[in-house]
Amino acid sequence: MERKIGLLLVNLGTPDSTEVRDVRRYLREFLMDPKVINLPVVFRAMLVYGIILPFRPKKSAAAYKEVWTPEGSPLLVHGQDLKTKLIPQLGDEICVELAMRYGNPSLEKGIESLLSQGVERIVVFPLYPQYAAATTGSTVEKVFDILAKRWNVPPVTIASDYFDHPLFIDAFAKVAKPQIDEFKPDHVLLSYHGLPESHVANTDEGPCSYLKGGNCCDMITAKNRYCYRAQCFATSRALAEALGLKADKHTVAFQSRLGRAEWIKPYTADKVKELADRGVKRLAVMCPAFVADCLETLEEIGMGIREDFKSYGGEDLRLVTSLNSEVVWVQAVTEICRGYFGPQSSSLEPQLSTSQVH
Ligand SMILES: C=CC1=C(C)c2cc3[nH]c(cc4nc(cc5[nH]c(cc1n2)c(C)c5CCC(=O)O)C(CCC(=O)O)=C4C)c(C)c3C=C
Ligand SMILES: [Fe+2]
Ligand SMILES: [Fe+2]
Repeated sequence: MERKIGLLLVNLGTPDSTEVRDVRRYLREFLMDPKVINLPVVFRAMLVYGIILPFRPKKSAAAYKEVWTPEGSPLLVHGQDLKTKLIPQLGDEICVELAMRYGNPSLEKGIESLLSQGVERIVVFPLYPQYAAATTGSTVEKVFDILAKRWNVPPVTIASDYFDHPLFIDAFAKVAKPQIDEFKPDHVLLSYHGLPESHVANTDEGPCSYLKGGNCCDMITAKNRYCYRAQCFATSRALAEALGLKADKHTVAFQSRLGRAEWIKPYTADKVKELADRGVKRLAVMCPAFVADCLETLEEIGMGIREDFKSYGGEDLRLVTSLNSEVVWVQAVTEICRGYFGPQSSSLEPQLSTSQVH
């Protein structure tokens, strides 16, 4: 009997088009998730429906138009390319699907497609290297919700947070190095998607001590296992080592703030100004929370922050493009996932007698 495993690649999601109504629908689903805006439902609804949705979709739709490709949203296109390139690498026994936590292609369809191909278990590969409740946590919750409703619930494995996995670090460094060498920056900024401080205050293990001036995020321990900020610093240390970036030649910061609440610091916008004021003329920006270029890298950093840096006296800012569907990343995903597949049919078959196979 052929024993197939399903590999489900999951990214955050993106609108179906740059039409304001499609952007609104996407933002509504995304921002009404209690793992994204962690307020009681009434307050969340007041914030989302009363303050964000009347204005944000128009602004975001204009930003999406700046980066949209003839094939669609960059986040989706890179995900589809990654899936296409993984299929021959993984072979016939692994069925691969791409799904989005919010919007399309939906998680429901991705899971349905894998099960209809006869997979006996599913490995979920979240396309977010660092753990956050708003990303990996929410994805896992939704996958379990969908599967739990079925009569036959297949085994599921989560290939969770690979923030310091040597294959992820090596792939990012290999993609970034030629771009950095060519640009010859004075300084490299590692800019991660931000998170409201309330999220790092809210982990089961207790609040991140950085909020009270502590050193939680300086190393990974059992106690801060799920601290997103600590994982971002760990990724940065590993990348700095792999790229040979000296301590005074790189900086870590957090971008993509939304609303008036405090988000984890330092903020990318502040650091870019500080670096320009310090005399940095050529700034390379890597975004290692994103394995695919998207609105937040191409528009926010490559356009908005680039213009800001120049207006502060900087000469040029280069967005270091992400892993997308680069060969080294396809190989890294293949190898990381193989660790979760376990023995496959070829090695399992001989252990089963005919009567056991049904
Ligand atoms: C409270 C709001 C948000 C939290 C928390 C948040 C966490 C978070 N997001 C990503 C990755 C991506 N976010 C993207 C877009 C995006 N993010 C937010 C808000 C929060 N994100 C919004 C409102 C948007 C939409 C665009 C906009 O209006 O600014 C994307 C890009 C999607 C695309 O289509 O290109 C990604 C990817 C991470 C990793 C993260 C937590 C660590
Ligand atoms: Fe986001
Ligand atoms: Fe922390």
